[in-house]
Amino acid sequence: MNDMRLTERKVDAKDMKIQARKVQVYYGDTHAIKDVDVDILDKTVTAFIGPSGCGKSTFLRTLNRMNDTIDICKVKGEILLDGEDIYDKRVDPVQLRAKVGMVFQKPNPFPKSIYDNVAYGPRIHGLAKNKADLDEIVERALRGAAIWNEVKDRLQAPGTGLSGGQQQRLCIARAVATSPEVLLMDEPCSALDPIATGQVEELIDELRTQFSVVIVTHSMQQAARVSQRTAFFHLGNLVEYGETGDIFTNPKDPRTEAYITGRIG
Ligand SMILES: Nc1ncnc2c1ncn2[C@@H]1O[C@H](COP(=O)(O)OP(=O)(O)OP(=O)(O)O)[C@@H](O)[C@H]1O
Repeated sequence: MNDMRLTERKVDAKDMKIQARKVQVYYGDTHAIKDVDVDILDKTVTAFIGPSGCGKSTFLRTLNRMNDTIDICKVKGEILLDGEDIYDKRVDPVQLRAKVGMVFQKPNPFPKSIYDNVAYGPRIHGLAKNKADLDEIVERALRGAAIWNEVKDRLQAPGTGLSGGQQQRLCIARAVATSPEVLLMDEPCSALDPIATGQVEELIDELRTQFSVVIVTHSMQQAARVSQRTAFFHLGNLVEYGETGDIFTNPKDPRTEAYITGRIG
């Protein structure tokens, strides 16, 4: 399983894409994620909500082994992507992150041209046969991230020269360019104004027709607008997980109810 891209892709809607079992995360002595089990569906937007410090970002980062980059962080339990354990020693984290892409809170384009920002992943993963092929991948990714029309005449201009909302869509294009199967988004709109936020939210809805999207958000309105499934975390525990409509209108756990009604958090 060295090259995870060789794995046949499953695309049936409502397929289980990621299964997490008894996941624990520690930062030194801090037990940040406690025994979390969750099934993430394909072609679905799943929102992680909960008060600050409850472990949303930590758990999100376990899904593409981004926590590997933090020395004191230890992950236990099992996370299966299409049934394969992503923490298996034979899995190459770089290949994994092409399959399970990530977009961060603050847009972080590379100090390169718009074109090179998007071409970077396909180049390092050898996804293009030649220049024409790479041009096509770049265009498709920029179109997929709903930013092509704004940048098509200045592909060689620096990505850092775009507006915040454009930079975030460029970062989404960069993630989409390697044809991910899951896209992780850690508060992707928190640095954006309401118009740019609306554009990214619309985009999320389009992206889920192709793959699974998992989004951490502080905004319950955003979770309600963009997601079909919601997971509520509290003090490192996954308290409640289900259809977004049910979580917001008929929460079963008093902690979920307290959070959504603004009494905690
Ligand atoms: N790199 C780190 N080193 C040590 N402890 C960390 C690290 N990152 C997170 N933590 C701790 O892990 C716990 C969960 O943090 P995390 O950032 O995952 O929560 P969160 O729900 O995403 O919070 P927020 O909504 O404020 O971003 C917190 O107690 C936090 O202090």
